[in-house]
Amino acid sequence: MLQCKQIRHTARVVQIAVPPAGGAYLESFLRASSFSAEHSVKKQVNMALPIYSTYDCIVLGAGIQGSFTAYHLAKSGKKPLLLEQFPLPHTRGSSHGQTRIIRKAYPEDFYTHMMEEGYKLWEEVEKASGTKLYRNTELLVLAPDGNPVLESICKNLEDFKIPWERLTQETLKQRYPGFSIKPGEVGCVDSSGGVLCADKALKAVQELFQQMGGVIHDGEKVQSIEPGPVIKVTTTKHTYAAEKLVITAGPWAQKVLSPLGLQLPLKTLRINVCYWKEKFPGKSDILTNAPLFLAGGLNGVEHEIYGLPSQEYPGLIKICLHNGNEAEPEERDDLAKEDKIKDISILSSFVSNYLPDLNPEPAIIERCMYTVTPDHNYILDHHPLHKNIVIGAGFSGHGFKISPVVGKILSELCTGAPLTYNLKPFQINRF
Ligand SMILES: Cc1cc2nc3c(=O)[nH]c(=O)nc-3n(C[C@H](O)[C@H](O)[C@H](O)COP(=O)(O)OP(=O)(O)OC[C@H]3O[C@@H](n4cnc5c(N)ncnc54)[C@H](O)[C@@H]3O)c2cc1C
Ligand SMILES: O=C(O)[C@@H]1CCCCN1
Repeated sequence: MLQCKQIRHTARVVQIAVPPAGGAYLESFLRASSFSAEHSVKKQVNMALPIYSTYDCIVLGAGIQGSFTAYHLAKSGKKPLLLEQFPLPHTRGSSHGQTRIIRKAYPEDFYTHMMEEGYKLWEEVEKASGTKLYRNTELLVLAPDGNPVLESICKNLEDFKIPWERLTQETLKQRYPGFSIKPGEVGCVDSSGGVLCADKALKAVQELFQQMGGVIHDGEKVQSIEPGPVIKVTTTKHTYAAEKLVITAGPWAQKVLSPLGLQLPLKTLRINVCYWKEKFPGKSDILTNAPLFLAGGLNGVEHEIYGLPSQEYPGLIKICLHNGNEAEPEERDDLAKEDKIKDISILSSFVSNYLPDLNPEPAIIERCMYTVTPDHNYILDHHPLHKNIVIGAGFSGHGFKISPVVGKILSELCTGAPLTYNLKPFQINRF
């Protein structure tokens, strides 16, 4: 028979459920927690084992999605526990690095709609943390004239009354002379586009969450989840209990979900993040005039390519393929693995062709992981069998900018609060 005890420790209530048998586990827990009630508790429970610390809700994974979920849960008065397998900060998942694109230019109207609140929430985090996280640079979307994706983006910007501009080939050439635009290629400029300071953002959200009373345990890998009205989560260090669990495990999502009987059509891709240097340093103005851009369907370029103005490495511009080769996160840096998509040579030929003032060999290559769904839309839903488990997954290489809204949605799904958004595009039953 389990007994249930409550010990008041500063402002937090910790519940421990204990079987009558004795053990050393309780003793070390009591020592580590330095409870003032230590002695009497020891006597009452007679050195019992094991102990489950109980939280309102547990969030598994402290990337940007889990961190924003925990932030919104804390804002709504809950006391969540955020669990992370690696010591923070870390570079093994999808949320590390200094920069991410933020934009309202999307071909799907639901993302443009979410970004209206997204910008407000980023501003809220900037103000509360006193950290500048957003740099407004404008975003150039480059495509062949009449490209359906480009046309949907222009329509959304117009419908949502977001200041934007259509650029002809001539205007493009005047405004961005370092960009070798080809005949028939046009552009659209999203005035809201810019760069988010990703690492700083993650740190700021995690700090704000803790200031609101939230708890982060890093360096603790979740090893098993026992579903039920009270979910038991066992990590490499401890066992926790909560009525609700949110799983935001990034590229590890499928590994965490399989033992819970759920197979999702997720692919994990390793992405080469490439930085490019001026061919003759100081001889061109490419470092100052290359825009933040997204390019799709260009002459002889099969893939979408994007670029960010110089920021993290002075003198270097980040230009990457919006695609990569399948790999587990643990084999991300296995250089012996052969790549089917020759991403670096595709990028080299794009750079030679479109940005001739840059050296067509990357100066620095870093790695990051995408977790993609077949339609590239996110998964934001309850577990189909265990309704008190909520899943945020498959952010498909475009989840950072919307993470403040994703966190709000996941926290609404977790607490049962009225939903702010129509979640049909994100439901699991679409697969
Ligand atoms: C190169 C690159 C460029 C990108 N560019 C953009 C961009 O310009 N704009 C944009 O909006 N988005 C962009 N994205 C996408 C965006 O960064 C991701 O969508 C987002 O970071 C996903 O966050 P996440 O929290 O889901 O995943 P992650 O950051 O991977 O977080 C998941 C966390 O769960 C933890 N975890 C997993 N399993 C366990 C376990 N068993 N126990 C405990 N912890 C566990 C992991 O360690 C990890 O910290 C880009 C991504 C990459 C890789
Ligand atoms: O989310 C974004 O805006 C970008 C688009 C290009 C690929 C990387 N992510």
